[in-house]
Order: sequence, then C-alpha cells, then structure tokens
Amino acid sequence: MSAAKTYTYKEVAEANGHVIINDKVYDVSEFVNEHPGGDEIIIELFGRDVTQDFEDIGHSPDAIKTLAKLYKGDVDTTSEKVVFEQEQNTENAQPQPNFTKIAFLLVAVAVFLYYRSA
Ligand code: HEM
Repeated sequence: MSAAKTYTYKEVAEANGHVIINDKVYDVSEFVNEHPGGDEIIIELFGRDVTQDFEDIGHSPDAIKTLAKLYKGDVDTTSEKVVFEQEQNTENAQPQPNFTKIAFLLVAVAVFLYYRSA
C-alpha cells in the first residue's frame, strides 16, 4: 500500500481499466474477466466513478474484499472532472422512470392476452 499513488480524474479516465469507488482508484482490467456480474457492465464504465453503480447492486463483503486487492491509489478530488458523454445524456434524461409508458405497456399486454384467449 505504500506505493499508493494520487491520480487526477483525467489520469483515471486515460488509464486502462481503472475505476473510482469512494474516491479510491482500482485497477479492474484483469478482474473484469472474473466478475460474477459480467465483464461488459464494468468495461463500459472504465475510467469513471462507479461508486453509485457498485453500491446500487449491494455488493457483498466478499466483493469489497476483492476490491481492496485491486486498490491502486486515491483520486485527487480537486483535479478537474472528466465529463463522459453517456453521463451527460443520463443527466439530461428524465429523472423519473416514465410511469405513463409503463402503464400503457401493461394495458397493451393485458389487451393482447385478452384477445388471444378469446
Ligand atoms: C469494480 C469493482 C467490482 C468488484 C470487485 C465486484 C465484485 C463482484 C462480486 C464478488 C460479485 C458477486 C456477488 C457479491 O459477492 O456481491 C458481483 C456481482 C455483481 N456485480 Fe460487481 N463488482 C464490481 C463492480 C461492479 C460494477 C461497477 C457493477 C455495475 C455497474 C457491478 C455489477 C454487478 C452485478 C449486476 C452483480 C450481480 C450478479 C448476479 O447476482 O447475478 N459490479 N460483483
């Protein structure tokens, strides 16, 4: 751990297969192949702060232990943030799941099933 390094957001974004969780930098380039949740889900997020994603899944203490082994250093939180295109889209997108759309879909399915069984 003595070799811990401080990274700027830009350095993390440009490194190969690093992610940020709680302001710590992890090299997950090798780990993605073993990730029980699949590699794609993390590869898509390389270079980013995945704290929210990691916590939303409710990863186990085991997963947190694995994470500790991949620790590379800390992020310089005063460095300039990197804006990712996809992130921008999500921010501009509707914040709430579209209830009307879901309700409409359910009705459509119900109607379909009704007519199919008639
Ligand atoms: C970056 C470090 C990560 C590590 C070390 C890690 C580790 C793990 C481990 C050990 C599991 C097995 C279940 C458990 O023990 O909780 C797991 C499951 C999972 N992970 Fe991760 N994960 C990481 C990042 C992520 C990220 C960023 C996402 C989402 C964007 C993600 C999505 C998932 C999903 C969806 C599962 C559930 C698989 C299932 O139950 O079918 N993981 N992860």
